[in-house]
Amino acid sequence: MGFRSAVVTFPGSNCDRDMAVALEIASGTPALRVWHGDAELPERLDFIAIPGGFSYGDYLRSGAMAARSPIMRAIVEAAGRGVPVLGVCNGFQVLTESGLLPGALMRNASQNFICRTVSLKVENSQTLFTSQYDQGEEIQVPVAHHDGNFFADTETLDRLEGEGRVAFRYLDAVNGSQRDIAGIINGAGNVLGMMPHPERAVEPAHAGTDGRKLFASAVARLVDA
Ligand SMILES: NC(=O)CC[C@H](N)C(=O)O
Repeated sequence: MGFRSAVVTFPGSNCDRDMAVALEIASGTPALRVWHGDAELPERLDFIAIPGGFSYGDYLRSGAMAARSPIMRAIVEAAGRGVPVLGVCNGFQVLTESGLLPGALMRNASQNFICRTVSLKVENSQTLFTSQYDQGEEIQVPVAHHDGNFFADTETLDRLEGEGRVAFRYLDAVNGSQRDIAGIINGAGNVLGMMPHPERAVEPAHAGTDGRKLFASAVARLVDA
């Protein structure tokens, strides 16, 4: 049967194909493609990916309009049933805007678009998205965003830290994110949002392949289940 994953495309997505390629490399099965206007997801999905890009031109706020598209109703419902959902960059913004993850992604502290490879620390290797990494492992993954500055109130930040929900942290200052948070998971552990792009670090032609283990973790979980 294989690993049934789906990648969503919104008007303005630009990392959807890269995401589909990364999922196929990790699983050996082509990812299904889903359009923002679809009201329903394919059946029996093992994984849903919300890719990066500039959905709806980043108008209003990055991710705000995508969060209200028909497919997001189905994704919120699937997430509630425990289906793993990954949101990268604009996908992370969509996840906070849709309420699946807490906090907000504000304009970078520098006010500039940042496009470079950054060093991350794997803060929690016990999640379904990070199990193939070592705890505390340092990885190199590219970022490309203007709204990556993670904000949440102190109580929320303390809760995220206390519950092991900070999955990745920047090792150097990147965009002004509070506590250098680069990626977080939801309370149930099946939704991950992160600003860096693991799908841009999966092939030798990329700057590195440190993103591979993220997709491999999700696939391994299914095989082990
Ligand atoms: N690469 C991306 O997904 C960019 C996300 C969003 N458009 C931003 O610039 O913050």
